[in-house]
Amino acid sequence: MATQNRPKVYVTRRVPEIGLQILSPHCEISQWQSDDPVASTRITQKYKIDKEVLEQAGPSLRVIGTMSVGYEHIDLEECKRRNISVGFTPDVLTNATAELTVALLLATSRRLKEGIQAVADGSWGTWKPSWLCGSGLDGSTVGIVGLGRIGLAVAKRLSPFGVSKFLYYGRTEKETAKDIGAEFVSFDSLLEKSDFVLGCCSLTEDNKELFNKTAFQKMKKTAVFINTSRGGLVNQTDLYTALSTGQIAAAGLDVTSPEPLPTDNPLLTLHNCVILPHIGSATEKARSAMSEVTARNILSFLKGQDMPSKLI
Ligand SMILES: O=C(O)[C@H](O)CO
Repeated sequence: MATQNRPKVYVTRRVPEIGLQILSPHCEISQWQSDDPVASTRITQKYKIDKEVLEQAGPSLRVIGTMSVGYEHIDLEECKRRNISVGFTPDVLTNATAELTVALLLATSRRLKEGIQAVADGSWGTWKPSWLCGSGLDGSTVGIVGLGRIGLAVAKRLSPFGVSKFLYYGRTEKETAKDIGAEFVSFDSLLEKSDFVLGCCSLTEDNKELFNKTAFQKMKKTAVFINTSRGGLVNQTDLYTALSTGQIAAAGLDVTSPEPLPTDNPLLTLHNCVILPHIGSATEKARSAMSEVTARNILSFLKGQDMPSKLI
């Protein structure tokens, strides 16, 4: 295709090379050469594709490919209104995110943060029978809020640890729950019965701060809460109270609100709260696959074909 007729693709970050290799024979690519979002002088400083950004992009913008499974940063209604298609990257990050969820659960329940700290600060003394005892998964009940792709992948990974029961809650019962023998229960019942409560659902208008004071009060005092979905699911002030007053035993978060979490956030002072910087999908394999799917979404659209993973 002659250079002047080639569609223009603007890549808003540095991304794994594969995506660029797929697009470059067909498109004219320009790229923001940074790992950080595009600066305000160009398109936007916010990690958001909202009305203002779409307005600045103008009517020639036909397709957006987000290199993520989450899409709360995109104003889909505004995209629909402007007849802009949007592709995303489900599936390819499921395994990586499930793995990180398991890592966070083990780190939290087996009190690794305190253990690492004790080794570093010299408070590791003689062997003590009750020191740093956590709760293991063997014989436990695991409650999953949102048994979608990631929730199911987490359960499959946890099963060999000897979990005795999986409970789940969500909008609908899932056929796939049979794969892990999971029982569909009410939210309250899940909170009351689970030793581990995992937030694996996507964030919607209806489930904002679902994990709040009322929810934490219903959990067991020994419960461990994990969230690898979105920070907006949790009322962090209530979580701080629950963790600091012994309402629940521990929490592990890969997502917070806001992100990055300010370094003076009280949650960071707690020994029983492990916080990671939203690295659920951060494996080389997952990020390359996400780059590839994003490029294939865009290219398929440009060729008039169905996108492999289309949102709208
Ligand atoms: O939505 C996603 O893809 C992950 O949470 C990374 O942002």
